[in-house]
Amino acid sequence: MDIVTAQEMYEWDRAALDAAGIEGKMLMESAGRAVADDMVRHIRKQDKVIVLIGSGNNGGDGFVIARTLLNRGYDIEAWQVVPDEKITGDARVHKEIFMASGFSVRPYSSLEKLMQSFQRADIIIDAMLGIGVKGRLRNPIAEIVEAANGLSVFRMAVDLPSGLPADEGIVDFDAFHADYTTVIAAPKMSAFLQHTRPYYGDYRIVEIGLPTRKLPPVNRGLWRKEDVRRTLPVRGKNSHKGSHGKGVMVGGSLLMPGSIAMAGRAALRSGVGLLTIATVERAISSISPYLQEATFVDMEEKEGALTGQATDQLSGYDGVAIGMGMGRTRGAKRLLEAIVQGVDAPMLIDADGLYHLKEILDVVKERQSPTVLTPHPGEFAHLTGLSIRDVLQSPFSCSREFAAKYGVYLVLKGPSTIITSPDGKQRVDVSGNAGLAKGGSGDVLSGILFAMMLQTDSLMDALGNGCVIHGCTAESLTEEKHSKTDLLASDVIEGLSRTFRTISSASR
Ligand SMILES: NC(=O)C1=CN([C@@H]2O[C@H](COP(=O)(O)OP(=O)(O)OC[C@H]3O[C@@H](n4cnc5c(N)ncnc54)[C@H](O)[C@@H]3O)[C@@H](O)[C@H]2O)[C@@H](O)CC1
Ligand SMILES: [K+]
Repeated sequence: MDIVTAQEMYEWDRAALDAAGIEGKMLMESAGRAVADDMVRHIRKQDKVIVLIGSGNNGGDGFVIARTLLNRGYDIEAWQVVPDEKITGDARVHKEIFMASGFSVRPYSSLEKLMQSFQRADIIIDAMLGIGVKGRLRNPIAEIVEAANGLSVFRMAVDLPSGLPADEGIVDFDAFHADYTTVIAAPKMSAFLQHTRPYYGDYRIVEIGLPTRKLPPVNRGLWRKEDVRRTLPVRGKNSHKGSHGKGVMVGGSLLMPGSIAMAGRAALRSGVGLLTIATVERAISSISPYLQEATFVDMEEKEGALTGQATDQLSGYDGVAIGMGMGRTRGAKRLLEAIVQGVDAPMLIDADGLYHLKEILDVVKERQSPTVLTPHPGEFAHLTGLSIRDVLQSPFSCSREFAAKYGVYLVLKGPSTIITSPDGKQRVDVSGNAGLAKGGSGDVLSGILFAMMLQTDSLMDALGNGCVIHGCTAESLTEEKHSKTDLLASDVIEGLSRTFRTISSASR
């Protein structure tokens, strides 16, 4: 499922006409009907529904929606919130069809008049502005939105809430606060940003008849459970432990043995063939009871933390994961640099590894094997020198720029996790819930991602799958036996069994 910017959506619109001859008014009819079909799931026959109609094509959709619902006997009041001369093009065609069908529209004259209708309404449908919004809302839409947001009605938006930008990077806006949005054709970027996501409420995407084979490709898409089912490698009958990757994890310290233990256990539960933990000797006895299936390499230490530059013990592996619990000492940084430079294998770098990485990004750039970085926004801000605010406002472009500059795969974690390849492809995972907002979750995710990396040739599939498996496990645990409050990262590790069982049984 592609995720689009406003411009990409307009390009699709154009392709529908140019490549397939689908005229705008046809597309509007099918969009409006698809939205109405979706919205009726929330509307009862006795509900009083107000449809607010604006000047552009979003308003045009509004005429189709209002007509469709009126034809089906729903109690609909259509309000046109802009002067008649502003209704042009395809929207004008649909206004005429609406009127010729025997329905009438109320012209907006003052907020007081509209408020009288609002007071009696159960549901407000916002078809005032869509992806064509520019700048802050102007009156009368600004005052209508403000009034509607203050009512205790059910608010539904067509395509996206009026006033909300479709793209990233815009923070200066007011917008309709929807409880539910029916998104047309493809989710817009703003459905995945921290500052704009809440305005959508729940949302669903409806298909409107765009010619999918003729649309210009978009390099950005949602990665969901069905994608995992499609791409998760099947364990062959004749496979042996070597077929599933031989990985080494470097990290842990005397006082921080937990993170690498959790990452290691998550990797084992995610099917890695052979796992070695490279850590300080004195931490091994506390980690090993938790990881009976792993082997251990004791590394040079200084005051309980990893140090040195030895990389010879780390050769011969199919992949390296580094950083979990390794600490922020100078010795750890030296070791990281030596490994990043000297070990030629796919590498995942997380946690303290990311902290140290800032000063050696040029070394990362020179690596021949793929490098995967898994920062949360704070770590990413540290790595890039941007503010967390900038990262959150424009995560898609910040990620893309960074991944291209340093030739890395980037997993920018959050409620919407954005995975970016060095060549700019992006996948978004929205699985998971607030139960994961705890220490240890990142370690578990790293372990899963590492195991996935070792079991497929497609790194983007591996990273998408790892994120979705992690998030879906948390979701099913909080549906069944945990709350978001008590869920621990270690519960997620044990919950992986069920996720793998259900995902693989559904794929056969
Ligand atoms: N494939 C597509 O692109 C399709 C688009 N459709 C609909 O068309 C919408 C896009 O249509 P448009 O490009 O006409 O754009 P909009 O319908 O979003 O609105 C453009 C209008 O809003 C006014 N406006 C812009 N910024 C404003 C502000 N800050 N305050 C007040 N008024 C403002 C402009 O004067 C213009 O008349 C989509 O969101 C969707 O609902 C559908 O009809 C079907 C297919
Ligand atoms: K809208």
